[in-house]
Amino acid sequence: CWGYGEDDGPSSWHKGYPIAQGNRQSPINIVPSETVHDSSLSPLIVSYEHCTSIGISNNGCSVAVEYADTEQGPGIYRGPLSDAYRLKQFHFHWGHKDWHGSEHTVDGKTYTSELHLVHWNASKYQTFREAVAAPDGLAVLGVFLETGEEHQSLHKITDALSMVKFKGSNADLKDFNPKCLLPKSLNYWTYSGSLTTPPLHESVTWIVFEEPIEVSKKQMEKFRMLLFSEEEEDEKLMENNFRPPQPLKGRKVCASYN
Ligand SMILES: NS(=O)(=O)c1ccc(NC(=O)NCCO)cc1
Ligand SMILES: [Zn+2]
Repeated sequence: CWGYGEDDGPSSWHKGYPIAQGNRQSPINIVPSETVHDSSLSPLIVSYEHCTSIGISNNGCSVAVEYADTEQGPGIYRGPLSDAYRLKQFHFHWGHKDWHGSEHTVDGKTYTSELHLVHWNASKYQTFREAVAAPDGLAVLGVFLETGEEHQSLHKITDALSMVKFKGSNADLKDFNPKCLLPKSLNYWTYSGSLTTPPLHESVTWIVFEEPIEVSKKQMEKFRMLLFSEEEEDEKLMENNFRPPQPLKGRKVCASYN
């Protein structure tokens, strides 16, 4: 199947998923000076109060924290969104070293890692599976991580990583409220894009925050001990699980006011 290696990596995904060469692929390089300041863009509302995190799992391409799918679940609305979107999971992308690892770039700058909070349009669709392929089906919040001070809440995630070292492993992670992983400023860029891994559906309204959060080098090292491989397989370190920026193909990127 697909991966991030020499033979199965992003440059060969188009063979199994022709949409890889589509007109609204993600990630992209964001050029702030070329963004459109859309004054009609209202602040994004993030309401993560009722947060029933179910657990943390290694799905073989990243580490993800899953949320229960309930009516009053955590979600986001307003901003560029016309409907309410419900949080399904969040996961990360990172590199072999601190100088790279993010998927989106800003004026060509790469960050150490990128957190994706994946939401689906529960106002319009019955299930995530239905929404994942619909043009207005998903909304993903992107948060850049850069190395600096230790993040006071990320330890709840990094402390659990040793329990999900292998592909297919999962562990309990109760009541983790991801609001603590958002930057102080909710200034964002937004554009129409896609999943950044196969099946690469063009179903995502991307909302990428300008301000990165700080995590320590030690916290990043814990991500790099995860494995792409299963328990009995040859060990393959989980790192460089990011897709490089894709052609903008005439899309405009809007900037919010906050
Ligand atoms: N990296 S990303 O664009 O945020 C992303 C989010 C969800 C998926 N896929 C997903 O959640 N699939 C679950 C079953 O279809 C793939 C990539
Ligand atoms: Zn992602």
